[in-house]
Amino acid sequence: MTTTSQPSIRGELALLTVLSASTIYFIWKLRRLRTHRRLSLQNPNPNPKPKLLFLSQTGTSKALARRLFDLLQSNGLAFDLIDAKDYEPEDLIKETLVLIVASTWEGGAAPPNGAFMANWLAESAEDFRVGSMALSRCRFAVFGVGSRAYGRRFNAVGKELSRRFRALGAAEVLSPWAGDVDRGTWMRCLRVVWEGDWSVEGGVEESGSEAEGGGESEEEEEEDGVESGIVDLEDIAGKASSRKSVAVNGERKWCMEATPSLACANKCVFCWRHHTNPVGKSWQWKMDDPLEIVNTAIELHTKMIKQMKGVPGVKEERLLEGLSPRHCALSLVGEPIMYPEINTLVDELHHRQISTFLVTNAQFPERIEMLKPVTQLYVSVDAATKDRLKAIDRPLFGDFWERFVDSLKALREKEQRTVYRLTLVKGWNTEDIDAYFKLLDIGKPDFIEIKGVTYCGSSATSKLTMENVPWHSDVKSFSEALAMKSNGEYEVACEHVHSCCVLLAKVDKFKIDGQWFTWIDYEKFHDLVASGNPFSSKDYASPTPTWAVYGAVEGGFDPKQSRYRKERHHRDKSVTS
Ligand SMILES: Cc1cc2nc3c(=O)[nH]c(=O)nc-3n(C[C@H](O)[C@H](O)[C@H](O)COP(=O)(O)O)c2cc1C
Ligand code: SF4
Repeated sequence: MTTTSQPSIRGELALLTVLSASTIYFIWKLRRLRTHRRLSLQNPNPNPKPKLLFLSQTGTSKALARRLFDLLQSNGLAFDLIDAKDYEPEDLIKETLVLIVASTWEGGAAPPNGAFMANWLAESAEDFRVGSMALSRCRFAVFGVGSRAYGRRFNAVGKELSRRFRALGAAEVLSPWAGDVDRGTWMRCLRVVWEGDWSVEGGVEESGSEAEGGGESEEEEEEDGVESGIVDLEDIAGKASSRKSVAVNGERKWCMEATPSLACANKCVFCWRHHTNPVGKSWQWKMDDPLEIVNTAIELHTKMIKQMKGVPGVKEERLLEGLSPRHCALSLVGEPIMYPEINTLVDELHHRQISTFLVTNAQFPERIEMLKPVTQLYVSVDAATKDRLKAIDRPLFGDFWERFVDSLKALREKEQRTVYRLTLVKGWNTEDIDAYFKLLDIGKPDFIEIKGVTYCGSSATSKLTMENVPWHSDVKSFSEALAMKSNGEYEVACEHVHSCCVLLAKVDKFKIDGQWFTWIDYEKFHDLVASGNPFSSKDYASPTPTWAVYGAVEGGFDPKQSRYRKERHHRDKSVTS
């Protein structure tokens, strides 16, 4: 008896707790509702001063709101410019006019300074007791700031705010504006008419490229004319796009640094993308035009090559080769795949018979999907498990692991050469062979390039020491263990001892009658691209020279080349002191 009655008493207590909690909640809501009603329907003094609110994390929307504020003010329109975190959302009930500039962040969420307001709106709009007339005296417009690269979450917050305001009875005076930081179209063609009231001049749609038909043409805008009292926000656009580069630069350095560096004159397949790379230096442009990127890159590259003339150990014929670069590493800094015109850039390079090696950090699966064939597509696989990836990459996205896995899935669909790029850091990611093997199964890459981390010194952001740098023998042991785990699907194919680097290749594609075909036939690749027909990585594979095959005595060095050793003339300290 006791054993059955005790749980039932506990159950009743639990039920009582739930009931009283919901009763308290209900009463609280009811009071809130009454307050709303009272404020909404009886408040004789609505707030006549328009508000300009910004929801911003890294300052883009804040800067835009500031410019808008200045512009309005210079046209005699006095607004209160307010950070959303300093605004009490319940006061919206009193507002007559509200403009909002809001960015969208991770998972389609509002930036932290606007989270409370966004929640309040969502809760109130969904609470039938608050009523659909709560904001009935409020007119509003929302300007979203986001990036189309986030797919269906593009400007989710701006759209959501607009929906919530409408659900609460506010009148939207302009369609929600979806600005795209990657296109710089921002608030183009937006006009706001002030005649003591708001109305809309011209259609304001989602922004986008003209190719997509977003926005009006400049000529059409001119036709509308700017009458007194009309606030033409178009000139914000120019300032906004330059601001964009600063803001974007500040956080992840996307587009501005999603620019290529032309690889050196040799035909090296791999490209190390850290800042110590002496040859593959990256260049930055304010301009995102792909043609200009290619032209400038070639120009700077050849200039640099010319400066090498006369440097001890640099051969004349290699210099000449370098003057007509044949390979381009789209990597080094930032995330080239995020560059909006990446496909045009790739086309331009291929058109000039320059092959393309693109490295991505596996956070933008949809960008991998839309990418045209490149000569070789790498994804950085910095760790094999969610926890370790978080520790090593310190990703910005909350759903970084899902993005990572989806990127590997997207890679699997690619027909051209695909590579997992593993950088081994002793004590961080050198175990987990099983977990790495699971990842192989997702993306089925053609190759796995395994390399020991290069020590670049310790700093506030990097606590690595020489202890974390694996020896070539460590890289070999790891590679062999991974190949073994794959049960014959992959084998260790090549190594480059000096670079502490080993290559695993897919046996069924690249080992034909016992001979490895891990090299690239570049001419064939360009012919295949030019043909316009589908092709696969096997179609431009070329035989691996014996000296590059795993275990060769040359250790990956071309015996025709000789290493130049710089003579060092150290002064004898005993003489000087
Ligand atoms: C981690 C991260 C997540 C983002 N998520 C989205 C998103 O889901 N949708 C979107 O449209 N833009 C997204 N963006 C782009 C931002 O909205 C964009 O960087 C904007 O300029 C930020 O404006 P703010 O500085 O005013 O906050 C994201 C940016 C980052 C860095
Ligand atoms: S491919 Fe990149 S890292 Fe390799 S040699 Fe050329 S520039 Fe240097």
